[in-house]
Amino acid sequence: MPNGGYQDVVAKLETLKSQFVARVAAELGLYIDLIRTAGPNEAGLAAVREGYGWLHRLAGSAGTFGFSAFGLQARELEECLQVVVEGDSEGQLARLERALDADFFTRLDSLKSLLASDAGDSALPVLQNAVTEVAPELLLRVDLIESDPEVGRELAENLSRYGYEVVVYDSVEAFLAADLDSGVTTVIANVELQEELQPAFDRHKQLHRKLVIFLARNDSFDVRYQAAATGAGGFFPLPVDVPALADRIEQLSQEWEESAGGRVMIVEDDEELAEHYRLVLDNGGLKVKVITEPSEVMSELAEFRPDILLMDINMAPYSGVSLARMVRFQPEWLGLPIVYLSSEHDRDMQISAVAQGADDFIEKPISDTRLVSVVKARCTRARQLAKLASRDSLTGLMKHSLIKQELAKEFSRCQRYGQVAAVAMLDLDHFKSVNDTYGHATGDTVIRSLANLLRHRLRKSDIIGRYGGEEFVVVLPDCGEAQALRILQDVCDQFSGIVFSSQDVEFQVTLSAGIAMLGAFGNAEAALNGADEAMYHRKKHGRNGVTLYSEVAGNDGAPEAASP
Ligand SMILES: Nc1nc2c(ncn2[C@@H]2O[C@H](COP(=O)(O)OP(=O)(O)OP(=O)(O)O)[C@@H](O)[C@H]2O)c(=O)[nH]1
Repeated sequence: MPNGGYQDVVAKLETLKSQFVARVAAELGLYIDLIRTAGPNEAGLAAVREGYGWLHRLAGSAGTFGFSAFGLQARELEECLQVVVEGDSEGQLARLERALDADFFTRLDSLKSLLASDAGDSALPVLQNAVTEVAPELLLRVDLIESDPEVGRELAENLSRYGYEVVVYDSVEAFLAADLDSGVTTVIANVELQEELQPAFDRHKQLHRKLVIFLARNDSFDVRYQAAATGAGGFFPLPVDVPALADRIEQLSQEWEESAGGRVMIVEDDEELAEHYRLVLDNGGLKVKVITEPSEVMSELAEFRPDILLMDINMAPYSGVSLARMVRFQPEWLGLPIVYLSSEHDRDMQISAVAQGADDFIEKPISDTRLVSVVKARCTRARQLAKLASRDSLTGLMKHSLIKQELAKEFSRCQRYGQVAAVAMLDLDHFKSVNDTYGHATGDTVIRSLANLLRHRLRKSDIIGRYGGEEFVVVLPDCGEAQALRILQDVCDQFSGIVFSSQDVEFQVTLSAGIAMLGAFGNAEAALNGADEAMYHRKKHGRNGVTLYSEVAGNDGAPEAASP
Protein backbone atom coordinates (compact mmCIF):
# COMPACT_ATOMS: atom_id res chain seq x y z
CA MET A 1 0.00 0.00 0.00
CA PRO A 2 1.32 3.45 -0.89
CA ASN A 3 1.44 5.18 2.53
CA GLY A 4 2.10 3.03 5.56
CA GLY A 5 -0.08 0.13 6.59
CA TYR A 6 -3.78 -0.33 7.14
CA GLN A 7 -3.49 0.46 10.85
CA ASP A 8 -1.79 3.71 9.93
CA VAL A 9 -4.74 4.66 7.69
CA VAL A 10 -7.23 3.82 10.45
CA ALA A 11 -5.27 5.99 12.91
CA LYS A 12 -5.24 8.92 10.47
CA LEU A 13 -8.98 8.55 9.85
CA GLU A 14 -9.62 8.54 13.59
CA THR A 15 -7.61 11.76 13.91
CA LEU A 16 -9.67 13.37 11.15
CA LYS A 17 -12.85 12.28 12.91
CA SER A 18 -11.67 13.88 16.18
CA GLN A 19 -10.88 17.09 14.29
CA PHE A 20 -14.34 17.02 12.74
CA VAL A 21 -16.02 16.57 16.15
CA ALA A 22 -13.95 19.35 17.75
CA ARG A 23 -14.68 21.78 14.93
CA VAL A 24 -18.41 21.04 14.74
CA ALA A 25 -18.76 21.19 18.53
CA ALA A 26 -17.21 24.68 18.47
CA GLU A 27 -19.41 25.81 15.55
CA LEU A 28 -22.66 24.39 16.96
CA GLY A 29 -23.15 27.02 19.66
CA LEU A 30 -22.29 29.87 17.27
CA TYR A 31 -24.66 28.77 14.51
CA ILE A 32 -27.52 27.91 16.89
CA ASP A 33 -27.26 31.43 18.37
CA LEU A 34 -27.04 32.95 14.90
CA ILE A 35 -30.26 31.26 13.72
CA ARG A 36 -32.04 31.72 17.05
CA THR A 37 -31.58 35.48 16.90
CA ALA A 38 -32.68 35.76 13.27
CA GLY A 39 -35.57 38.21 13.17
CA PRO A 40 -38.03 38.69 10.28
CA ASN A 41 -35.78 41.23 8.53
CA GLU A 42 -32.91 41.39 6.02
CA ALA A 43 -30.24 40.70 8.67
CA GLY A 44 -32.26 37.70 9.85
CA LEU A 45 -32.49 36.39 6.27
CA ALA A 46 -28.72 36.72 5.87
CA ALA A 47 -28.21 34.75 9.10
CA VAL A 48 -30.58 32.01 7.93
CA ARG A 49 -28.74 31.77 4.58
CA GLU A 50 -25.47 31.31 6.43
CA GLY A 51 -26.99 28.68 8.72
CA TYR A 52 -28.47 26.91 5.71
CA GLY A 53 -25.05 26.63 4.03
CA TRP A 54 -23.55 25.29 7.24
CA LEU A 55 -26.25 22.63 7.66
CA HIS A 56 -25.89 21.67 3.98
CA ARG A 57 -22.16 21.01 4.44
CA LEU A 58 -22.77 19.04 7.64
CA ALA A 59 -25.45 16.91 5.99
CA GLY A 60 -22.90 15.91 3.36
CA SER A 61 -19.92 15.32 5.61
CA ALA A 62 -21.17 14.00 8.98
CA GLY A 63 -22.07 10.56 7.57
CA THR A 64 -18.57 10.20 6.13
CA PHE A 65 -17.08 10.61 9.60
CA GLY A 66 -19.50 8.01 10.98
CA PHE A 67 -22.15 10.39 12.41
CA SER A 68 -25.12 9.21 10.36
CA ALA A 69 -27.93 10.20 12.78
CA PHE A 70 -26.39 13.64 13.18
CA GLY A 71 -26.10 13.99 9.39
CA LEU A 72 -29.75 13.02 8.85
CA GLN A 73 -30.92 15.55 11.42
CA ALA A 74 -28.78 18.24 9.75
CA ARG A 75 -30.35 17.28 6.39
CA GLU A 76 -33.91 17.70 7.77
CA LEU A 77 -33.08 21.07 9.31
CA GLU A 78 -31.42 22.15 6.05
CA GLU A 79 -34.66 21.31 4.21
CA CYS A 80 -36.65 23.51 6.66
CA LEU A 81 -34.37 26.46 5.86
CA GLN A 82 -34.31 25.70 2.13
CA VAL A 83 -38.00 26.66 1.99
CA VAL A 84 -37.00 30.08 3.33
CA VAL A 85 -33.92 30.88 1.22
CA GLU A 86 -35.03 29.46 -2.12
CA GLY A 87 -38.03 30.59 -4.12
CA ASP A 88 -39.30 34.12 -4.72
CA SER A 89 -38.28 36.93 -2.41
CA GLU A 90 -41.86 37.95 -1.77
CA GLY A 91 -43.14 36.25 1.32
CA GLN A 92 -39.62 35.27 2.37
CA LEU A 93 -39.94 36.97 5.74
CA ALA A 94 -43.27 35.26 6.42
CA ARG A 95 -41.73 31.90 5.48
CA LEU A 96 -38.84 32.61 7.83
CA GLU A 97 -41.20 33.18 10.75
CA ARG A 98 -43.12 29.99 9.99
CA ALA A 99 -39.98 27.85 9.62
CA LEU A 100 -38.26 28.95 12.80
CA ASP A 101 -40.83 27.53 15.19
CA ALA A 102 -40.32 25.86 18.57
CA ASP A 103 -40.05 22.41 17.00
CA PHE A 104 -37.26 23.61 14.67
CA PHE A 105 -35.22 24.94 17.61
CA THR A 106 -35.76 21.77 19.66
CA ARG A 107 -34.37 19.77 16.76
CA LEU A 108 -31.54 22.25 16.21
CA ASP A 109 -30.56 21.91 19.88
CA SER A 110 -30.68 18.14 19.62
CA LEU A 111 -27.67 18.31 17.27
CA LYS A 112 -25.51 18.86 20.37
CA SER A 113 -26.61 15.65 22.06
CA LEU A 114 -26.47 13.73 18.77
CA LEU A 115 -22.85 14.77 18.26
CA ALA A 116 -21.97 13.80 21.83
CA SER A 117 -23.89 10.52 21.94
CA ASP A 118 -23.31 9.28 18.39
CA ALA A 119 -20.20 7.20 18.90
CA GLY A 120 -19.59 7.29 15.17
CA ASP A 121 -19.43 4.12 13.06
CA SER A 122 -16.00 2.59 13.39
CA ALA A 123 -13.67 3.65 10.62
CA LEU A 124 -13.11 1.49 7.57
CA PRO A 125 -13.87 -2.01 8.84
CA VAL A 126 -14.12 -3.48 5.37
CA LEU A 127 -11.36 -1.73 3.56
CA GLN A 128 -8.60 -4.00 4.76
CA ASN A 129 -9.30 -6.41 1.92
CA ALA A 130 -9.36 -3.67 -0.67
CA VAL A 131 -5.64 -2.96 -0.40
CA THR A 132 -3.88 -3.82 -3.64
CA GLU A 133 -0.13 -4.18 -3.95
CA VAL A 134 0.87 -2.67 -7.25
CA ALA A 135 3.78 -4.68 -8.58
CA PRO A 136 3.15 -5.35 -12.27
CA GLU A 137 6.31 -7.45 -12.67
CA LEU A 138 4.66 -10.02 -10.40
CA LEU A 139 2.09 -10.53 -13.13
CA LEU A 140 4.75 -12.54 -14.95
CA ARG A 141 4.95 -15.01 -12.09
CA VAL A 142 2.81 -18.13 -12.42
CA ASP A 143 2.24 -20.59 -9.57
CA LEU A 144 1.23 -23.92 -11.05
CA ILE A 145 -0.42 -26.51 -8.80
CA GLU A 146 -0.32 -29.87 -10.61
CA SER A 147 0.15 -33.26 -8.99
CA ASP A 148 1.33 -34.99 -12.18
CA PRO A 149 5.04 -34.06 -12.45
CA GLU A 150 5.19 -34.73 -16.19
CA VAL A 151 2.20 -32.44 -16.97
CA GLY A 152 3.59 -29.80 -14.59
CA ARG A 153 7.05 -29.82 -16.16
CA GLU A 154 5.78 -29.64 -19.74
CA LEU A 155 3.31 -26.85 -19.03
CA ALA A 156 5.93 -24.85 -17.11
CA GLU A 157 8.34 -25.19 -20.04
CA ASN A 158 5.72 -24.10 -22.58
CA LEU A 159 4.61 -21.10 -20.52
CA SER A 160 8.18 -20.00 -19.91
CA ARG A 161 8.45 -19.46 -23.69
CA TYR A 162 6.05 -16.55 -23.23
CA GLY A 163 8.31 -15.00 -20.61
CA TYR A 164 6.46 -16.37 -17.57
CA GLU A 165 8.42 -17.50 -14.56
CA VAL A 166 6.61 -20.69 -13.49
CA VAL A 167 6.91 -22.33 -10.07
CA VAL A 168 5.34 -25.82 -9.88
CA TYR A 169 3.78 -27.26 -6.69
CA ASP A 170 2.56 -30.84 -6.46
CA SER A 171 -0.23 -30.08 -3.97
CA VAL A 172 -2.34 -27.22 -2.68
CA GLU A 173 -0.65 -27.66 0.71
CA ALA A 174 2.80 -27.20 -0.82
CA PHE A 175 1.58 -24.03 -2.54
CA LEU A 176 0.02 -22.65 0.64
CA ALA A 177 3.20 -23.38 2.58
CA ALA A 178 5.12 -21.15 0.15
CA ASP A 179 4.86 -17.35 0.24
CA LEU A 180 1.22 -16.43 -0.26
CA ASP A 181 1.72 -12.76 0.45
CA SER A 182 3.57 -11.98 -2.72
CA GLY A 183 0.60 -9.97 -4.02
CA VAL A 184 -1.00 -10.44 -7.41
CA THR A 185 0.32 -13.49 -9.23
CA THR A 186 -1.40 -15.98 -11.48
CA VAL A 187 -2.30 -19.30 -9.91
CA ILE A 188 -3.06 -22.20 -12.23
CA ALA A 189 -4.47 -25.21 -10.43
CA ASN A 190 -5.66 -28.61 -11.49
CA VAL A 191 -9.32 -28.64 -10.52
CA GLU A 192 -9.17 -32.35 -9.71
CA LEU A 193 -7.70 -30.99 -6.48
CA GLN A 194 -11.04 -29.26 -5.82
CA GLU A 195 -11.46 -30.90 -2.42
CA GLU A 196 -8.27 -29.23 -1.30
CA LEU A 197 -8.91 -26.01 -3.21
CA GLN A 198 -12.27 -24.93 -1.83
CA PRO A 199 -11.17 -24.98 1.83
CA ALA A 200 -7.98 -23.19 0.80
CA PHE A 201 -10.03 -20.39 -0.77
CA ASP A 202 -12.25 -20.23 2.30
CA ARG A 203 -9.26 -20.02 4.63
CA HIS A 204 -6.87 -17.76 2.75
CA LYS A 205 -8.30 -14.39 1.82
CA GLN A 206 -5.08 -13.60 -0.09
CA LEU A 207 -6.14 -16.13 -2.72
CA HIS A 208 -9.00 -13.86 -3.72
CA ARG A 209 -6.49 -11.31 -4.93
CA LYS A 210 -4.77 -13.83 -7.22
CA LEU A 211 -5.64 -14.35 -10.85
CA VAL A 212 -6.85 -17.94 -10.77
CA ILE A 213 -7.20 -20.33 -13.70
CA PHE A 214 -8.34 -23.94 -13.33
CA LEU A 215 -7.39 -26.96 -15.43
CA ALA A 216 -9.30 -30.24 -15.54
CA ARG A 217 -9.25 -33.58 -17.29
CA ASN A 218 -13.00 -33.80 -16.87
CA ASP A 219 -14.53 -30.98 -18.93
CA SER A 220 -18.19 -31.07 -17.85
CA PHE A 221 -20.71 -28.39 -16.98
CA ASP A 222 -20.46 -29.32 -13.28
CA VAL A 223 -16.68 -29.02 -13.15
CA ARG A 224 -16.71 -25.69 -15.00
CA TYR A 225 -19.47 -24.41 -12.72
CA GLN A 226 -17.51 -25.44 -9.62
CA ALA A 227 -14.47 -23.63 -10.96
CA ALA A 228 -16.50 -20.47 -11.57
CA ALA A 229 -18.08 -20.73 -8.10
CA THR A 230 -14.64 -20.87 -6.50
CA GLY A 231 -13.85 -17.57 -8.16
CA ALA A 232 -11.69 -18.65 -11.09
CA GLY A 233 -11.06 -16.24 -13.96
CA GLY A 234 -10.49 -19.00 -16.52
CA PHE A 235 -10.90 -22.71 -17.21
CA PHE A 236 -9.00 -24.98 -19.59
CA PRO A 237 -9.47 -28.69 -20.25
CA LEU A 238 -6.38 -30.91 -20.25
CA PRO A 239 -4.32 -31.31 -22.39
CA VAL A 240 -4.00 -27.54 -22.36
CA ASP A 241 -4.07 -25.33 -25.43
CA VAL A 242 -1.01 -23.36 -24.28
CA PRO A 243 -1.34 -20.31 -26.59
CA ALA A 244 -4.97 -19.90 -25.49
CA LEU A 245 -3.94 -20.28 -21.83
CA ALA A 246 -1.15 -17.70 -22.23
CA ASP A 247 -3.68 -15.41 -23.87
CA ARG A 248 -6.09 -15.74 -20.95
CA ILE A 249 -3.32 -15.03 -18.41
CA GLU A 250 -2.49 -11.93 -20.39
CA GLN A 251 -6.13 -10.78 -20.49
CA LEU A 252 -6.55 -11.27 -16.74
CA SER A 253 -3.31 -9.42 -16.04
CA GLN A 254 -4.35 -6.53 -18.25
CA GLU A 255 -7.76 -6.31 -16.61
CA TRP A 256 -5.99 -6.21 -13.26
CA GLU A 257 -3.55 -3.56 -14.40
CA GLU A 258 -6.40 -1.45 -15.76
CA SER A 259 -8.27 -1.66 -12.46
CA ALA A 260 -5.23 -1.04 -10.25
CA GLY A 261 -3.54 2.24 -9.69
CA GLY A 262 -6.16 4.51 -11.30
CA ARG A 263 -5.51 8.24 -10.91
CA VAL A 264 -8.17 10.34 -9.20
CA MET A 265 -8.24 14.08 -8.75
CA ILE A 266 -10.61 15.45 -6.10
CA VAL A 267 -11.72 19.08 -6.02
CA GLU A 268 -13.24 19.64 -2.58
CA ASP A 269 -12.99 22.75 -0.42
CA ASP A 270 -13.80 20.98 2.85
CA GLU A 271 -10.26 20.03 3.86
CA GLU A 272 -11.20 17.36 6.43
CA LEU A 273 -13.52 15.65 4.00
CA ALA A 274 -10.98 15.89 1.18
CA GLU A 275 -8.33 14.29 3.38
CA HIS A 276 -10.75 11.53 4.39
CA TYR A 277 -11.47 10.72 0.72
CA ARG A 278 -7.77 10.83 -0.07
CA LEU A 279 -6.92 8.32 2.67
CA VAL A 280 -9.76 5.97 1.77
CA LEU A 281 -9.02 5.98 -1.98
CA ASP A 282 -5.27 5.72 -1.45
CA ASN A 283 -5.92 2.72 0.79
CA GLY A 284 -7.98 1.24 -2.03
CA GLY A 285 -4.92 1.28 -4.31
CA LEU A 286 -5.64 4.51 -6.22
CA LYS A 287 -3.34 7.47 -6.79
CA VAL A 288 -5.04 10.57 -5.44
CA LYS A 289 -4.49 14.29 -5.83
CA VAL A 290 -6.60 16.63 -3.71
CA ILE A 291 -7.27 20.24 -4.71
CA THR A 292 -8.88 22.36 -2.04
CA GLU A 293 -8.39 25.57 -4.01
CA PRO A 294 -10.66 25.33 -7.10
CA SER A 295 -8.75 28.01 -9.03
CA GLU A 296 -5.79 25.61 -9.30
CA VAL A 297 -7.79 22.97 -11.12
CA MET A 298 -6.46 23.60 -14.66
CA SER A 299 -2.76 23.65 -13.80
CA GLU A 300 -3.11 20.61 -11.55
CA LEU A 301 -5.00 18.70 -14.26
CA ALA A 302 -2.16 19.21 -16.70
CA GLU A 303 0.38 18.16 -14.10
CA PHE A 304 -1.39 15.12 -12.58
CA ARG A 305 -3.32 13.83 -15.65
CA PRO A 306 -6.05 11.96 -13.77
CA ASP A 307 -8.26 9.17 -15.13
CA ILE A 308 -11.24 10.71 -13.35
CA LEU A 309 -12.13 14.05 -11.73
CA LEU A 310 -14.31 14.07 -8.61
CA MET A 311 -15.77 17.47 -7.93
CA ASP A 312 -17.81 19.04 -5.16
CA ILE A 313 -20.59 21.35 -6.45
CA ASN A 314 -20.83 24.04 -3.80
CA MET A 315 -17.42 25.54 -3.21
CA ALA A 316 -18.28 29.20 -2.60
CA PRO A 317 -17.51 31.41 -4.43
CA TYR A 318 -17.05 28.70 -7.07
CA SER A 319 -19.59 26.33 -8.53
CA GLY A 320 -18.43 22.83 -9.50
CA VAL A 321 -20.83 22.91 -12.47
CA SER A 322 -19.13 26.00 -13.93
CA LEU A 323 -15.70 24.52 -13.22
CA ALA A 324 -16.69 21.36 -15.10
CA ARG A 325 -17.76 23.46 -18.10
CA MET A 326 -14.48 25.35 -17.90
CA VAL A 327 -12.50 22.11 -17.91
CA ARG A 328 -14.35 21.09 -21.08
CA PHE A 329 -13.24 24.29 -22.84
CA GLN A 330 -9.96 22.49 -23.38
CA PRO A 331 -10.31 19.76 -26.07
CA GLU A 332 -7.72 17.68 -24.26
CA TRP A 333 -10.13 17.17 -21.34
CA LEU A 334 -13.28 16.55 -23.36
CA GLY A 335 -13.13 12.82 -22.61
CA LEU A 336 -12.16 13.13 -18.94
CA PRO A 337 -14.90 11.58 -16.76
CA ILE A 338 -16.14 14.21 -14.30
CA VAL A 339 -18.19 12.97 -11.36
CA TYR A 340 -19.84 15.29 -8.88
CA LEU A 341 -19.50 14.33 -5.27
CA SER A 342 -22.00 16.59 -3.60
CA SER A 343 -24.53 16.82 -0.80
CA GLU A 344 -27.08 18.19 -3.26
CA HIS A 345 -29.98 15.77 -2.85
CA ASP A 346 -32.58 17.25 -5.17
CA ARG A 347 -32.79 14.78 -8.11
CA ASP A 348 -33.69 17.48 -10.64
CA MET A 349 -30.72 19.59 -9.60
CA GLN A 350 -28.47 16.54 -9.84
CA ILE A 351 -29.67 15.73 -13.35
CA SER A 352 -29.33 19.32 -14.46
CA ALA A 353 -25.77 19.49 -13.06
CA VAL A 354 -24.77 16.30 -14.88
CA ALA A 355 -26.38 17.55 -18.10
CA GLN A 356 -23.99 20.51 -18.06
CA GLY A 357 -20.83 18.64 -18.88
CA ALA A 358 -20.33 15.93 -16.26
CA ASP A 359 -20.76 12.17 -16.35
CA ASP A 360 -22.28 11.17 -13.05
CA PHE A 361 -23.42 12.28 -9.64
CA ILE A 362 -22.55 10.69 -6.30
CA GLU A 363 -24.60 11.95 -3.39
CA LYS A 364 -22.79 12.63 -0.11
CA PRO A 365 -22.44 11.05 2.32
CA ILE A 366 -21.12 7.95 0.62
CA SER A 367 -19.73 4.92 2.44
CA ASP A 368 -15.99 4.38 2.13
CA THR A 369 -16.38 0.99 0.46
CA ARG A 370 -18.84 2.33 -2.09
CA LEU A 371 -16.62 5.32 -2.84
CA VAL A 372 -13.68 3.02 -3.60
CA SER A 373 -15.72 0.67 -5.77
CA VAL A 374 -17.47 3.44 -7.74
CA VAL A 375 -14.24 5.35 -8.36
CA LYS A 376 -12.32 2.19 -9.29
CA ALA A 377 -15.01 1.10 -11.75
CA ARG A 378 -14.97 4.57 -13.36
CA CYS A 379 -11.18 4.61 -13.57
CA THR A 380 -11.06 1.16 -15.14
CA ARG A 381 -13.64 2.14 -17.74
CA ALA A 382 -11.82 5.39 -18.51
CA ARG A 383 -8.52 3.53 -18.95
CA GLN A 384 -10.14 0.91 -21.17
CA LEU A 385 -11.68 3.59 -23.38
CA ALA A 386 -8.44 5.54 -23.63
CA LYS A 387 -6.67 2.33 -24.60
CA LEU A 388 -9.27 1.45 -27.22
CA ALA A 389 -8.53 4.63 -29.10
CA SER A 390 -4.80 4.04 -29.46
CA ARG A 391 -4.44 0.26 -29.16
CA ASP A 392 -4.90 -2.48 -31.67
CA SER A 393 -7.98 -4.50 -30.74
CA LEU A 394 -6.50 -7.94 -31.50
CA THR A 395 -3.26 -7.57 -29.56
CA GLY A 396 -3.65 -4.56 -27.28
CA LEU A 397 -0.40 -3.18 -28.75
CA MET A 398 0.03 0.34 -30.10
CA LYS A 399 -1.57 0.96 -33.46
CA HIS A 400 0.39 1.91 -36.59
CA SER A 401 0.07 5.69 -36.13
CA LEU A 402 0.99 5.66 -32.43
CA ILE A 403 4.07 3.49 -32.86
CA LYS A 404 5.30 5.88 -35.58
CA GLN A 405 4.80 8.83 -33.23
CA GLU A 406 6.63 7.04 -30.44
CA LEU A 407 9.47 6.14 -32.78
CA ALA A 408 9.78 9.79 -33.83
CA LYS A 409 9.89 10.84 -30.16
CA GLU A 410 12.62 8.31 -29.42
CA PHE A 411 14.55 9.48 -32.47
CA SER A 412 14.52 13.11 -31.23
CA ARG A 413 15.50 11.97 -27.72
CA CYS A 414 18.51 10.10 -29.13
CA GLN A 415 19.58 13.10 -31.18
CA ARG A 416 19.21 15.47 -28.24
CA TYR A 417 21.01 13.38 -25.66
CA GLY A 418 23.33 11.40 -27.95
CA GLN A 419 21.87 8.08 -26.81
CA VAL A 420 21.68 4.84 -28.75
CA ALA A 421 18.44 3.07 -29.63
CA ALA A 422 17.36 0.37 -32.06
CA VAL A 423 14.23 -0.15 -34.11
CA ALA A 424 13.22 -3.60 -35.30
CA MET A 425 10.64 -4.75 -37.82
CA LEU A 426 9.26 -8.27 -37.29
CA ASP A 427 7.14 -10.27 -39.71
CA LEU A 428 5.68 -13.75 -39.34
CA ASP A 429 6.94 -16.28 -41.89
CA HIS A 430 4.59 -17.89 -44.40
CA PHE A 431 1.67 -16.54 -42.44
CA LYS A 432 -0.67 -16.73 -45.42
CA SER A 433 -0.33 -20.50 -45.37
CA VAL A 434 -1.10 -20.57 -41.60
CA ASN A 435 -4.37 -18.80 -42.33
CA ASP A 436 -5.09 -20.94 -45.39
CA THR A 437 -4.37 -24.22 -43.59
CA TYR A 438 -5.74 -23.64 -40.09
CA GLY A 439 -8.18 -20.79 -40.54
CA HIS A 440 -8.20 -17.10 -39.70
CA ALA A 441 -9.10 -17.60 -36.01
CA THR A 442 -6.03 -19.77 -35.46
CA GLY A 443 -3.99 -17.16 -37.34
CA ASP A 444 -5.26 -14.57 -34.86
CA THR A 445 -4.08 -16.73 -31.96
CA VAL A 446 -0.60 -16.85 -33.52
CA ILE A 447 -0.54 -13.05 -33.86
CA ARG A 448 -1.65 -12.60 -30.24
CA SER A 449 0.98 -15.08 -29.07
CA LEU A 450 3.76 -13.04 -30.62
CA ALA A 451 2.30 -9.88 -29.08
CA ASN A 452 2.24 -11.53 -25.63
CA LEU A 453 5.76 -12.84 -26.00
CA LEU A 454 7.06 -9.39 -26.97
CA ARG A 455 5.26 -7.77 -24.05
CA HIS A 456 6.86 -10.17 -21.61
CA ARG A 457 10.35 -10.47 -23.09
CA LEU A 458 10.99 -6.78 -23.63
CA ARG A 459 11.50 -4.13 -20.97
CA LYS A 460 8.63 -1.94 -19.73
CA SER A 461 10.33 1.05 -21.35
CA ASP A 462 10.50 -0.63 -24.78
CA ILE A 463 7.87 0.41 -27.30
CA ILE A 464 5.90 -2.30 -29.09
CA GLY A 465 3.37 -1.84 -31.87
CA ARG A 466 1.43 -3.85 -34.42
CA TYR A 467 2.46 -2.17 -37.65
CA GLY A 468 0.23 -4.07 -40.03
CA GLY A 469 -1.44 -7.50 -40.35
CA GLU A 470 1.41 -9.80 -39.30
CA GLU A 471 4.05 -7.09 -38.99
CA PHE A 472 5.29 -5.68 -35.68
CA VAL A 473 7.63 -2.81 -34.81
CA VAL A 474 9.63 -2.57 -31.60
CA VAL A 475 11.75 0.33 -30.45
CA LEU A 476 14.46 -0.42 -27.90
CA PRO A 477 15.71 2.74 -26.15
CA ASP A 478 19.22 2.75 -24.60
CA CYS A 479 20.10 -0.39 -26.49
CA GLY A 480 23.22 -1.04 -28.57
CA GLU A 481 23.30 -3.10 -31.76
CA ALA A 482 24.77 -6.29 -30.24
CA GLN A 483 22.27 -6.22 -27.39
CA ALA A 484 19.34 -5.59 -29.76
CA LEU A 485 20.48 -8.56 -31.85
CA ARG A 486 20.62 -10.79 -28.76
CA ILE A 487 17.14 -9.71 -27.61
CA LEU A 488 15.50 -10.18 -31.02
CA GLN A 489 17.27 -13.49 -31.60
CA ASP A 490 15.95 -14.68 -28.25
CA VAL A 491 12.41 -13.62 -29.26
CA CYS A 492 12.80 -15.58 -32.52
CA ASP A 493 14.02 -18.68 -30.69
CA GLN A 494 11.28 -18.57 -28.06
CA PHE A 495 8.57 -17.95 -30.62
CA SER A 496 9.64 -20.81 -32.88
CA GLY A 497 9.38 -23.13 -29.85
CA ILE A 498 5.70 -22.36 -29.23
CA VAL A 499 3.48 -25.24 -30.30
CA PHE A 500 0.11 -24.23 -31.74
CA SER A 501 -2.67 -26.67 -32.40
CA SER A 502 -5.72 -26.70 -34.60
CA GLN A 503 -8.09 -29.65 -34.84
CA ASP A 504 -5.50 -31.96 -33.26
CA VAL A 505 -2.76 -30.92 -35.68
CA GLU A 506 0.24 -29.31 -34.02
CA PHE A 507 2.40 -26.76 -35.82
CA GLN A 508 5.03 -24.11 -35.17
CA VAL A 509 5.55 -20.68 -36.73
CA THR A 510 8.75 -18.69 -37.18
CA LEU A 511 9.43 -15.02 -37.75
CA SER A 512 11.94 -12.82 -39.53
CA ALA A 513 13.27 -9.58 -38.08
CA GLY A 514 15.43 -6.68 -39.22
CA ILE A 515 17.21 -4.23 -36.94
CA ALA A 516 18.42 -0.68 -37.62
CA MET A 517 20.16 1.69 -35.21
CA LEU A 518 18.42 5.08 -34.99
CA GLY A 519 21.72 6.98 -34.81
CA ALA A 520 22.68 5.80 -38.32
CA PHE A 521 19.77 7.63 -39.97
CA GLY A 522 18.67 11.19 -40.57
CA ASN A 523 15.09 10.69 -39.47
CA ALA A 524 12.83 8.13 -37.83
CA GLU A 525 11.14 7.15 -41.10
CA ALA A 526 14.48 6.31 -42.72
CA ALA A 527 15.47 4.16 -39.72
CA LEU A 528 12.20 2.26 -39.99
CA ASN A 529 12.78 1.71 -43.71
CA GLY A 530 16.26 0.45 -42.81
CA ALA A 531 14.79 -2.10 -40.39
CA ASP A 532 12.28 -3.11 -43.06
CA GLU A 533 15.01 -3.57 -45.64
CA ALA A 534 17.00 -5.75 -43.22
CA MET A 535 13.86 -7.79 -42.47
CA TYR A 536 13.25 -8.41 -46.21
CA HIS A 537 16.86 -9.39 -46.58
CA ARG A 538 16.25 -12.00 -43.90
CA LYS A 539 13.11 -13.21 -45.71
CA LYS A 540 15.16 -13.72 -48.88
CA HIS A 541 17.92 -15.55 -47.03
CA GLY A 542 16.11 -18.30 -45.18
CA ARG A 543 13.67 -16.49 -42.83
CA ASN A 544 13.48 -17.52 -39.10
CA GLY A 545 16.10 -15.15 -37.74
CA VAL A 546 17.38 -11.60 -37.39
CA THR A 547 19.38 -9.42 -39.80
CA LEU A 548 21.14 -6.18 -38.96
CA TYR A 549 20.77 -3.32 -41.43
CA SER A 550 24.48 -2.63 -41.02
CA GLU A 551 25.28 -6.13 -42.29
CA VAL A 552 23.08 -6.09 -45.36
CA ALA A 553 25.34 -6.06 -48.45
CA GLY A 554 25.95 -2.51 -49.53
CA ASN A 555 25.08 -1.02 -46.12
CA ASP A 556 28.06 -0.14 -44.00
CA GLY A 557 26.08 1.30 -41.10
CA ALA A 558 26.34 4.80 -42.61
CA PRO A 559 23.73 4.56 -45.37
CA GLU A 560 22.73 7.23 -47.81
CA ALA A 561 19.52 7.69 -45.88
CA ALA A 562 21.68 8.87 -42.99
CA SER A 563 22.23 12.32 -44.43
CA PRO A 564 19.57 14.70 -43.11
N1 LIG B 1 -5.42 -14.27 -39.04
C1 LIG B 1 -5.03 -13.07 -39.45
N2 LIG B 1 -4.36 -12.92 -40.59
C2 LIG B 1 -3.96 -11.71 -40.99
C3 LIG B 1 -4.26 -10.57 -40.24
N3 LIG B 1 -3.73 -9.51 -40.89
C4 LIG B 1 -3.11 -9.97 -42.01
N4 LIG B 1 -3.25 -11.31 -42.07
C5 LIG B 1 -2.79 -12.22 -43.11
O1 LIG B 1 -1.37 -12.28 -43.15
C6 LIG B 1 -1.01 -12.84 -44.40
C7 LIG B 1 0.25 -12.18 -44.89
O2 LIG B 1 0.66 -12.87 -46.02
P1 LIG B 1 1.86 -12.44 -46.96
O3 LIG B 1 2.03 -10.94 -46.91
O4 LIG B 1 1.65 -13.08 -48.28
O5 LIG B 1 3.13 -12.99 -46.26
P2 LIG B 1 3.53 -14.42 -45.71
O6 LIG B 1 2.58 -15.50 -46.14
O7 LIG B 1 3.70 -14.26 -44.23
O8 LIG B 1 4.90 -14.69 -46.38
P3 LIG B 1 6.33 -14.13 -45.97
O9 LIG B 1 6.13 -12.83 -45.25
O10 LIG B 1 7.03 -13.94 -47.26
O11 LIG B 1 6.99 -15.15 -45.11
C8 LIG B 1 -2.19 -12.66 -45.34
O12 LIG B 1 -2.78 -13.92 -45.58
C9 LIG B 1 -3.16 -11.80 -44.51
O13 LIG B 1 -4.52 -12.13 -44.76
C10 LIG B 1 -5.02 -10.73 -39.03
O14 LIG B 1 -5.34 -9.79 -38.30
N5 LIG B 1 -5.38 -11.99 -38.68
